[in-house]
Amino acid sequence: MSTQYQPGLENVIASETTISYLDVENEEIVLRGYNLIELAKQVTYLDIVGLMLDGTLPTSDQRISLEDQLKSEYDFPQDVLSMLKLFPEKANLMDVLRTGVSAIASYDDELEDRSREANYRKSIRLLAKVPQIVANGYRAVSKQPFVEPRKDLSYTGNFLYMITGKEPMKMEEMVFDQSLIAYSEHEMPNSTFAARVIASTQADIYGALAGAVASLKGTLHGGANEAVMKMLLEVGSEADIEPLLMDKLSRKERIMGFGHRVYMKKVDPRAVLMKEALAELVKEKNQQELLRMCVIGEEVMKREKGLYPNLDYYAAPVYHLLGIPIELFTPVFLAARTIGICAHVIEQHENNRLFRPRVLYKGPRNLHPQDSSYIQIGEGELNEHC
Ligand SMILES: CC(=O)SCCNC(=O)CCNC(=O)[C@H](O)C(C)(C)COP(=O)(O)OP(=O)(O)OC[C@H]1O[C@@H](n2cnc3c(N)ncnc32)[C@H](O)[C@@H]1OP(=O)(O)O
Ligand SMILES: O=C([O-])CC(=O)C(=O)O
Repeated sequence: MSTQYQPGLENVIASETTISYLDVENEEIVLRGYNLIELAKQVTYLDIVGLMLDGTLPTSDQRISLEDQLKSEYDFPQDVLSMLKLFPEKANLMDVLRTGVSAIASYDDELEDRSREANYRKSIRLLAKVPQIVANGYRAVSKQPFVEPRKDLSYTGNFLYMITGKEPMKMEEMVFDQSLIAYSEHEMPNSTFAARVIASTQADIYGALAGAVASLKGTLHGGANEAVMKMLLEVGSEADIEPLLMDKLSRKERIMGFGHRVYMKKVDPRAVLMKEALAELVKEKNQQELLRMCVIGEEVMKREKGLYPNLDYYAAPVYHLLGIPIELFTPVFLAARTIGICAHVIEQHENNRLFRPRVLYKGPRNLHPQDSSYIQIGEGELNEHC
């Protein structure tokens, strides 16, 4: 048995995969052989769904058929919608989403079928329903009326419409679509690893996704995009970002939206993509100061820490300008990542070996209850053993 221990499993190979790979040296995110950034500039999120599920980019007929399949699964269990209304107003929307994903599992007749074909169909159902949990979960918690999905809009257009309640402009839809591609898949982040670990027990795809939602909520992962926007709003103006960052750094605070386990001190190519999208959006919305503020922040972090922005840093202001409420930024990330996670669960089920690592034990040995006159039942709390 190897006793080599890597804290945080840094650089440990956890799986073989044909789905994606971060080629940091060449600054490329490889998605089934394609460059993710090139894809984001040339195809749509639906094409990525096809690519992830089938291994090849869909033809235009296949894309139409995929969109039809997705729309035919828009029906949503009314009881689950009613259940979403039970959450208090202060509920975190990632908790609502996690519960919604678990709840819809029971309505899937193929829940316990682990075949590739059934997993494919369940992935389509999840892709059809997760955006609805995101949008209507928000509406339930903020006591607004539910909104029905619209089949006359594109998959992406409908998702944005269900969030904002307004039919998006073409350019807004395109930017949102690009952001969904940027978030769609990223090799083996914590959430995908969590999903694969869960799937490796032969647990179902809904359970694996629910586990990924729980993982993604954390601010060291998906939750960073919400934290970034709160920081940018706290700053308010261009002149104030440098003092705020310097103050946070002097207090050894982590700055959300910077740094990355794999890219480390290199640029996240998706951040560059979203920075370009932000540049388009600020022109359209006459909000140029927001971009200037972000650029100053980027320069300060490079100068002070040698750190580069990750995707969340530029996706956050993009979502803000698209009219998405901050508390939905991480749920939207998860909705976009659903396809990546489904592809990983399918791959895990098809070629499975149970994840079961070992530990490097650092605790005591050879203790015996009879040698001690006390049993510790909680921190700082001792009870006489009689
Ligand atoms: C889409 C995504 O999920 S991308 C990730 C989103 N998360 C964030 O943006 C949160 C902010 N970033 C971070 O906390 C980190 O960069 C992580 C968690 C993403 C990666 O962290 P790790 O690979 O574990 O690196 P680790 O935490 O060991 O940091 C290494 C060093 O860089 C520093 N560092 C890393 N990120 C930051 C940051 N954002 N702000 C300030 N310092 C940072 C650490 O303090 C540490 O410094 P030290 O060696 O002097 O103590
Ligand atoms: O890869 C990671 O660790 C986190 C990340 O950027 C993502 O999930 O998109």
